[in-house]
Amino acid sequence: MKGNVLIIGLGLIGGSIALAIKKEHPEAWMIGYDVKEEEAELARSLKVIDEIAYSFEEAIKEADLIVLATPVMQTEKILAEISHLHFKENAIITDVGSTKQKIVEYAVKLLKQGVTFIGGHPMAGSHKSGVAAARVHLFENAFYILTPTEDVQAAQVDKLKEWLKGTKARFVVLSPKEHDRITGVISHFPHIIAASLVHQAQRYERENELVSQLAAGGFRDITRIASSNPEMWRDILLHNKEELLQLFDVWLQEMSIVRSFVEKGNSEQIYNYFAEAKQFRDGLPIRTKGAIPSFYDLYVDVPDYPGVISEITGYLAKERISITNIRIIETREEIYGVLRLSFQTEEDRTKAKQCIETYTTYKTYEV
Ligand SMILES: NC(=O)c1ccc[n+]([C@@H]2O[C@H](COP(=O)([O-])OP(=O)(O)OC[C@H]3O[C@@H](n4cnc5c(N)ncnc54)[C@H](O)[C@@H]3O)[C@@H](O)[C@H]2O)c1
Ligand SMILES: O=C(O)C(=O)C[C@]1(C(=O)O)C=C[C@@H](O)C=C1
Repeated sequence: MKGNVLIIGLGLIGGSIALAIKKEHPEAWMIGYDVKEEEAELARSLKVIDEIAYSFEEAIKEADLIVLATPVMQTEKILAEISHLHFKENAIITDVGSTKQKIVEYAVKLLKQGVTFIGGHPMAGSHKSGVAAARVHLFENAFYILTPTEDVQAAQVDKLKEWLKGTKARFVVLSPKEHDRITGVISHFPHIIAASLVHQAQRYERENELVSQLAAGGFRDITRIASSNPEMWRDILLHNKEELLQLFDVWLQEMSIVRSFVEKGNSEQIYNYFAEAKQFRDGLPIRTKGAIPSFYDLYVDVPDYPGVISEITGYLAKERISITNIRIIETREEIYGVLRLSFQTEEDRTKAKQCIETYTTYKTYEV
């Protein structure tokens, strides 16, 4: 498809959506707006967008597709800000927010007749934020929830799916209420639990500093999502308050039931509690690709002398290999330090490894 696509919010999701659209529709012109100008600049340098919009009012007039990819309270605010603007004929507005009821209510109320708004929510992501974490394959094989209201023509829903074809996601249509209930159970509430487990560990750490040092795979697995963006999750909890209050009540009942198993020392009930959970968890569909975007990291053992970083980045620049992040890991006792280089793709990391091993004798490690 040809046309102008405006992404408002150039972070993990907005960036990944932009990459997926451009991959499928190379003739589309990707325009990006972000309140953080540096994020927009990074998006352009990473070729996630073709052009930066420094104010979305102008870009909206020419946009065929507008994707709102901001925290959900900001999405509401933007909908209010754009409701009086003029849109291109047959333009489609969609969002990617993790909640739907409030956003769709807002959109329907605000947008004048004739402008199509279709709520959207890709059920894939990461605890990471920012356009540097954006990946073209992020949504592959994931479910992509759409919540069109009844007045939206089927042809417009099909057109949005065509725009989003490059996500390789599986589209499913839900009502905003169904969406918020389901995602409350499998996403929003689990994020609260993850954060609560970290708070609990933090409290016990005051008693014994070994708590965080001994935290192993189990704790790290279940609390990975506690590293997610606090602004995003604040907004989600505020938006999905009613569903979450019900889930708190159910959870408290659940905890008192498990507590009673333990208090009674009822081994059969305890065993069955874990066995039934294992059976359900093992039965969850496995997603083959598009998993959590991880930086493709390369570690380089470098001698600890001034200029070593520019030496390494100079070689990479010479070979036109772009990095998304560079970090110095605390220097070990001996003379060597470790540079951690992050790349957009596995291919870039491989090229960088070959480049560094060609120009230097520094050891490199892929992780
Ligand atoms: N992170 C996930 O796993 C995930 C998955 C699915 C959906 N979502 C939803 O996607 C949306 C974006 O999340 P993300 O993970 O990409 O967050 P992010 O923090 O990576 O990106 C959000 C971007 O929006 C920008 N922004 C904030 N307010 C803005 C405004 N008023 N105007 C323009 N830009 C603004 C921020 O500067 C940031 O660059 C959220 O609504 C979230 O609920 C997130
Ligand atoms: O993969 C992760 O880290 C996520 O938390 C992604 C996740 C989730 O699984 O809850 C988070 C928010 C979204 O709205 C959709 C997906």
